[in-house]
Amino acid sequence: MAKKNEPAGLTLRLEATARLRAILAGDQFTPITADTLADSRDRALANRLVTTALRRHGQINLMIEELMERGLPKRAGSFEAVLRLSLAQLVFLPDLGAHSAIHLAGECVKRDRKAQHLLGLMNAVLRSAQSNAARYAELPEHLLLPEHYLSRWRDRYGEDAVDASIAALLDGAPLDLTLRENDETLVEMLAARRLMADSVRVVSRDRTVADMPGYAEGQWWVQDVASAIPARLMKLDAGARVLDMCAAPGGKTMQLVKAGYAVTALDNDRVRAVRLRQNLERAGMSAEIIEDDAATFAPESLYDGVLLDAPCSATGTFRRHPEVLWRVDAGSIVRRVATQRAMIANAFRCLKPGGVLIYCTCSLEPEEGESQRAWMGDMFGDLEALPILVDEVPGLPEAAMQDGSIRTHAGIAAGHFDGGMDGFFVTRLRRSR
Ligand SMILES: C[S@@+](CC[C@H](N)C(=O)[O-])C[C@H]1O[C@@H](n2cnc3c(N)ncnc32)[C@H](O)[C@@H]1O
Repeated sequence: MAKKNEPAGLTLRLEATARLRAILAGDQFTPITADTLADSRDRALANRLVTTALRRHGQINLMIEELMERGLPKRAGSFEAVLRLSLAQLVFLPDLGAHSAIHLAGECVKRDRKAQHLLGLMNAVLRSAQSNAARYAELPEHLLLPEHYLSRWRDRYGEDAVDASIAALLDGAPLDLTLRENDETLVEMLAARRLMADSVRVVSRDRTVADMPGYAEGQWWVQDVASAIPARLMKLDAGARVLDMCAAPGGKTMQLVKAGYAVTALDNDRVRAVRLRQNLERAGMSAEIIEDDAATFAPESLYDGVLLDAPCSATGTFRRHPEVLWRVDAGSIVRRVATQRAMIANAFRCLKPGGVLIYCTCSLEPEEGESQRAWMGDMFGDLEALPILVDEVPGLPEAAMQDGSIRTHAGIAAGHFDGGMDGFFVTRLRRSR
């Protein structure tokens, strides 16, 4: 609710500012929910502002460079977040009105003790942006991807894939669900259509996820169609013991339980492990949950299968989390690769001879996918490839690679499923002795 005498639209802008500021400081994007902004129209607008600022981050960077010769002021509280939201509105959301962008930016800045001395600067920068808005609206789209991703994705996946990635970034991700049971009536009630196996895509939505039919009863969970591929490839007998090594929030754990395995779900993040437990409870499913480090966990007895959905740069999720594009530097990829290798080595230690390992990452970076597969081949003499067959990923023949792994990216996603899918790498191996 707006406070008395407060300008209309200020509350939602202050919330949007707080959210964007936290993301710029390192938080993951999550939409503003009804707990924060009860009014659904305010909430939709606040989320529209934040997502536009995140998707257009690269173009807004160029505007800031041009408009502020001396760069962004240091230790200036919410100044940068207010500026980015206001530029997003002025240039890319003209239906919301330029006047409100400039006026409410000033009101936000006035309420922040660390930024209020910069009110004049904010006004001047936004007025200048307003007079350049038509030109800024036509800035080249390649600015939407950082230069290093642009060139490496172009080299790796081709020009069409880069174009498709940019389009996917601007469009955002549709809502995909994995069904607990095959229930045609539920699919109709959800206004969803089938994609692959038990993955469906919600075609039109007029309410929040928690208010959709079947959510409270745990009849489905949110999971991108690409993210749902790895767990399906385990293909063990019902009752097999399976370790889900980096399990939270549990999308793949629930798939493994659904497949009839006795599942141990491991994660080292307490808060995320709580979410995993809640998600399992909602679905009426049970698994053993262990909080431990995937690189060192030593089980009492070995597993028939291990699924390792390793922590990664998450660049494959850029449609939902545009911030990942601007966060990962080369150094952090090197660190992640080392962490992933420690986890892979332990995954092999946790497997029985004859056991199956599925390794996957929601990354578009070959260092975290294809190169890790090659490294496994060099490092471990006791593994054999279990190639993923084209039939195991129906409708996605281009995703199947020569070495039996699967690679999805925006380039091949564009022609499928009308709305694309996350970027993923998946490989499957067996411990031979
Ligand atoms: C890509 S997410 C997993 C998503 C999950 N598999 C799903 O489908 O819902 C990676 C997970 O790895 C966990 N993680 C990161 N480092 C870890 C470690 N050293 N040991 C165990 N889990 C770890 C994170 O907490 C995070 O939940």
